[in-house]
Amino acid sequence: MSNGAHILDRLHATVLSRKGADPNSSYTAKLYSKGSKKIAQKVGEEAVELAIGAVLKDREEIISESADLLYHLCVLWADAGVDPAEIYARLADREGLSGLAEKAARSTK
Ligand SMILES: N=c1c2ncn([C@@H]3O[C@H](COP(=O)(O)OP(=O)(O)OP(=O)(O)O)[C@@H](O)[C@H]3O)c2ncn1[C@@H]1O[C@H](COP(=O)(O)O)[C@@H](O)[C@H]1O
Repeated sequence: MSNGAHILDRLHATVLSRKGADPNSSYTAKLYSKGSKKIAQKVGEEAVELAIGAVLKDREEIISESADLLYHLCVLWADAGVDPAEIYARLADREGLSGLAEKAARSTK
């Protein structure tokens, strides 16, 4: 059920809460127990599966693999001690940059 927070923030909070949990009762805890390299490998695998879905123009696969990738990204961020807010802030900075680029392009016309 939605609590008003963005789905990625809720997912990040859930995967953070799995730190130290029993690997037999939580897939996320099992991933943490396998270590950072395994988590990075899963992100890579899911990205490749998404890319294949895109090449095949398989819409359902794109949606499903995107969800898998975002979940594994949340686990990678949690494992690395990165908060999604830091990613949002970087994207927001780039919005500003792209605005500047547009203005610069307009001023040279
Ligand atoms: N969103 C997800 C999610 N997306 C994908 N997956 C799991 O990711 C795995 C990906 O499948 P793969 O076939 O690639 O992996 P695998 O072969 O099982 O694993 P490996 O042997 O490669 O490690 C599946 O087991 C999926 O169940 C997820 N597992 C958990 N979540 C979320 O995380 C929350 C906490 O989950 P638990 O940690 O299991 O309590 C859940 O409530 C969900 O909201």
